[in-house]
Amino acid sequence: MAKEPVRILVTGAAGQIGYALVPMIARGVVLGPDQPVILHMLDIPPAAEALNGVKMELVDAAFPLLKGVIATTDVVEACTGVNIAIMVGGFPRKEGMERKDVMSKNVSIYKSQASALEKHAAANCKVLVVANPANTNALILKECAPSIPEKNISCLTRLDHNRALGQISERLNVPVCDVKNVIIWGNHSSTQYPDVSHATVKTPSGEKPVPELVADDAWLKGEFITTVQQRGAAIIKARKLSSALSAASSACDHIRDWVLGTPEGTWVSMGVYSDGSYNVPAGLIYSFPVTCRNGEWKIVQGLSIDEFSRKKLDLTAEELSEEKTLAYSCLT
Ligand SMILES: NC(=O)c1ccc[n+]([C@@H]2O[C@H](COP(=O)([O-])OP(=O)(O)OC[C@H]3O[C@@H](n4cnc5c(N)ncnc54)[C@H](O)[C@@H]3O)[C@@H](O)[C@H]2O)c1
Ligand SMILES: O=C(O)C[C@H](O)C(=O)O
Repeated sequence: MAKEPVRILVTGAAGQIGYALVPMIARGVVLGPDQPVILHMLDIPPAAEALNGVKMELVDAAFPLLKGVIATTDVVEACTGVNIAIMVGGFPRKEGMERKDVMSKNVSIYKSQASALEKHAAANCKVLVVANPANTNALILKECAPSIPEKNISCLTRLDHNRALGQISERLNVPVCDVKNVIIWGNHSSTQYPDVSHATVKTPSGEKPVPELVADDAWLKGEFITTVQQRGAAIIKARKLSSALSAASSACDHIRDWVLGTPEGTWVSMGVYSDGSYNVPAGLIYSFPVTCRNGEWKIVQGLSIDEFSRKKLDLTAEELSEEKTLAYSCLT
């Protein structure tokens, strides 16, 4: 029997990540080749015409799995009945703006979208925040939608995770699919800590630790980390636009693994509500290694954290605490 369609909301759908993301969803990249979807696309009135153009293209592409498209500037219509919400829309920093000004704009957007989701989304709707500052936008959404369980709210650090896999794959000249269990700790910002202490590579003689194969501690603790931390800025410098295809693809990976589960023996990085694991302050949206089963994530426990890593985990937590204070000051 054919499956019921799943309703997926993409906010900021007329933007560049939206344009890369919606065809991936419509093609079954997120939920599989037998799962019909209905796309809900939200943007703001100045982008309404462009949004309608995206809808026209979705119709023109005749995706067999796509059972409907709603393109709207009305947040209630956009949120009604959605099972998954991918929040890409937000206010970008403009010339002459202070950090606080950008935060204040995004706090007000995420506050109103949180209440629309709380009132109108399907029960158990899963939310992924992509728009920057992603961790703190997700935290505001959580604060302003108290009836959405915290286990259903996350932010995207899978792009950073995939970037780390890509760097190791290039360095060792191995297929990226043979590298696993890197970790992104903390904020989706340049204080994030890409950690390969527990990462492995599949070799003909079994799985081998990444640090042993790379055999260059200075590179792993230096250039590797800064390359991943600064990759977003490097893409902006090269493209004069921020990452879009890799962000969209990683958002698909995030939702797919969350809903369908992570492979046995593999973890991924997700920004989730901290419960105090690894002595990360509770109450931050912080990126942790997680495994997913039956639609729920669980923080991987018991990994050893050496002194070098401890400092990096704390540094990015401090930045998130400062962002949280700033965001809360905009709320009141
Ligand atoms: N977490 C990550 O890994 C990651 C990676 C790349 C980009 N990003 C962030 O994702 C966001 C989107 O990037 P982009 O390149 O698609 O930007 P973009 O400017 O091309 O698109 C953003 C879209 O959001 C819309 N928008 C603005 N306010 C809105 C609102 N209140 N409701 C709905 N839509 C609204 C805009 O009209 C625009 O169409 C940015 O904040 C960017 O910094 C995050
Ligand atoms: O938009 C940015 O500042 C960069 C983006 O978050 C990215 O990681 O590519």
